[in-house]
Amino acid sequence: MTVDNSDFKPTSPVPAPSVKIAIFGVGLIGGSLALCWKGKPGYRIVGHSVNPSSVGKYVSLGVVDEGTTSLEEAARDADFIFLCVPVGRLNDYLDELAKLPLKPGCIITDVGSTKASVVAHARGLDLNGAVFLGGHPMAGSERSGVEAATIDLFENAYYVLTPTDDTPLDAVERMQELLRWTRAKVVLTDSVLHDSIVGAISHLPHLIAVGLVNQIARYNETNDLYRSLAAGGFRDITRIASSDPIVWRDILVNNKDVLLTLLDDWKAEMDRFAELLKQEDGEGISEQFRLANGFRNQLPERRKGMIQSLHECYVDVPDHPGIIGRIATELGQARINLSNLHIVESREDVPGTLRLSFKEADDLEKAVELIRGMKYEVYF
Ligand SMILES: NC(=O)c1ccc[n+]([C@@H]2O[C@H](COP(=O)([O-])OP(=O)(O)OC[C@H]3O[C@@H](n4cnc5c(N)ncnc54)[C@H](O)[C@@H]3O)[C@@H](O)[C@H]2O)c1
Ligand SMILES: O=C(O)C(=O)C[C@]1(C(=O)O)C=C[C@@H](O)C=C1
Repeated sequence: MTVDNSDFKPTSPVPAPSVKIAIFGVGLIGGSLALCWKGKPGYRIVGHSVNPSSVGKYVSLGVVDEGTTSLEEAARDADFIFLCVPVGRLNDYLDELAKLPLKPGCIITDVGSTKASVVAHARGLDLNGAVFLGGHPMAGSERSGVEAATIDLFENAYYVLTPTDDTPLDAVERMQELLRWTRAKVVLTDSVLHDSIVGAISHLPHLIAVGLVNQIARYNETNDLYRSLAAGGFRDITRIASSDPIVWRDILVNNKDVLLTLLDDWKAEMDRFAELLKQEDGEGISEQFRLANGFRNQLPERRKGMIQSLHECYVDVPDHPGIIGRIATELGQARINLSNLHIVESREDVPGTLRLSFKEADDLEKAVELIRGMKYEVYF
């Protein structure tokens, strides 16, 4: 389920809502998010770091409006709190925030590359009227630190949100509204499902890249030609081996169970190749390439206007927590491809309406049947 913000153009002049956004850890991701709101009318961005010199850098680079080393000062009266520190620190930050008098309705979110543990931890905390909503932008780089931050990092990328049954619809809606400035496509999914999918398409590739580089580096100890001759192929598949060691240590350890299974599958995949080679099975090897070409060449490109939603329906949903997540999960489990989701209306006294868009008529038909089976009103 996605909300496509690629065509978002803020209307001008924007009324000054005076929204305070606190960002803990203004590195690649925190800094790139900060740049999306920095200087927009009505937004005040406060960057936090435990390190005074980092705070000075955030401000002098113009990435945030203000900086502080005080967690309390950063969080005070914040409308949104973004935790952009390594995954291994997220729960500690939540514990600290739970001790503070936060603004009622404040949304605390994170950008961690794993979601299940932080979502479960937040669920067990009393956040004093604040709401936690897990998040993960599916964009990044092998670079790190605030110097690597860019305003267009998230443009046309997917931005995952992981609401639970307890998450108020209003919080999801407010977050989606704020994320429009990133021009990312918001997609809602379950945190455990997130970790198993992102483990496969992001964490496993990082492990493979690092393993491959280290294997070749060992060969290179006896002959420096390995390094000299490394061309496009080696560089393309290993760019991400230059990623930050601490950020990735935390991600991989956190998603250990998923990765151990994926590594078993990877080893089996390589064993199948070894067998094809032993048998000199050229046709079998070509077939593997044909299969891979088919999937690889169909990966969606990250450019404007790629997602065209042609088939749409509307679903009336009462405004209570968890409904979007439930519908998303059901559609996902039924393998129905949703290309866009938009919340048309959602107030306490008015039932919410979701607009769901699909690229395929067949997906629309299946979705209507499924959602009607869930006892929601669906119309066109
Ligand atoms: N790098 C990516 O491609 C990418 C993409 C999406 C999400 N993420 C997630 O974003 C988060 C931040 O990653 P990043 O790539 O921006 O890293 P980064 O190194 O660029 O930024 C990390 C920030 O956290 C701070 N920090 C580092 N260690 C800390 C500690 N022990 N305690 C408190 N603060 C600490 C740093 O000072 C920095 O401001 C991570 O949770 C990561 O999983 C990364
Ligand atoms: O482009 C890269 O360098 C990335 O590693 C980005 C990437 C990815 O694996 O695709 C890395 C970690 C994330 O949490 C999300 C995106």
